[in-house]
Amino acid sequence: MSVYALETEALGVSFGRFRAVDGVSLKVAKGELRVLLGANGAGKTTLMDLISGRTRSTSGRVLLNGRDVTNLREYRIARAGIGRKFQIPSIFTGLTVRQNIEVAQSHHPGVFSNLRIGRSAADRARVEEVIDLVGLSDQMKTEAGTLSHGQIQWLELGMLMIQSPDVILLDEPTAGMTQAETGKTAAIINRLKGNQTMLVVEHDMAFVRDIAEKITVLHLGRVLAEGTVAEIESDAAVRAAYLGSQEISAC
Ligand SMILES: Nc1ncnc2c1ncn2[C@@H]1O[C@H](COP(=O)(O)OP(=O)(O)OP(=O)(O)O)[C@@H](O)[C@H]1O
Repeated sequence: MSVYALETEALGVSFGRFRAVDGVSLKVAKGELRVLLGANGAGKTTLMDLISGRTRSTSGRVLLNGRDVTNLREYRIARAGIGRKFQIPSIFTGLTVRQNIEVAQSHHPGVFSNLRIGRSAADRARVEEVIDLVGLSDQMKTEAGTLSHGQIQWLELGMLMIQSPDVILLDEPTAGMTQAETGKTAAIINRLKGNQTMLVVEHDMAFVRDIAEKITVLHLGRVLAEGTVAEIESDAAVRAAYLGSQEISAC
């Protein structure tokens, strides 16, 4: 089996004549947290779309634990083990935090049958473990519709985690969060590091510094640089690409 949870090989897509992602090769090790950085329009979201099957690639391959999942249907890629969290929440507002996690855990179709079926002690323990991981133990019985923006994002992360995906894709996990919520999100991600492979798109450099091990910088659809936070921040090509932008220099 591959030592890499996620690999892209010369992955690309063209929209008409425009090459939004142009031959991107990434190797993300099992348990690694990889941050994707890049200016607006660099191709970060499109790359996530290609990996998760939302957009069909026109060249290259995507490998999950060495298995080719290129251009499978989105639900099949999710089922294979690539979980994605979007910015728009998809929680059940009338259910409690715990019930939301239980619904996500169950493989049985239908919300209400999910709540009625018996759960093993191991399943219940895993629900509590995940709720603890995302920092919502005190809100276990809280109706999800009354949670704050940050808490909703953590609940959604928990709903992904309970399905034990091999790889989690997070698109700007701190968008719209307060500073305190951003700090807590960094703590959650740091707790997952090492056990959970993650690919995270993020603009907030202070947050990136808090969580990043290795960063891949995209520019005009290509990999411009790869390295640690310190390496990336001192990279002349990255600085040149960001010139005039606040993203790296200001943080
Ligand atoms: N379906 C599409 N059709 C045509 N062009 C597209 C399509 N999707 C994305 N693009 C273009 O591809 C380029 C990359 O967009 P993408 O959203 O991936 O960038 P990004 O790095 O995620 O930027 P941001 O940080 O602003 O989200 C942009 O120029 C965008 O307009």
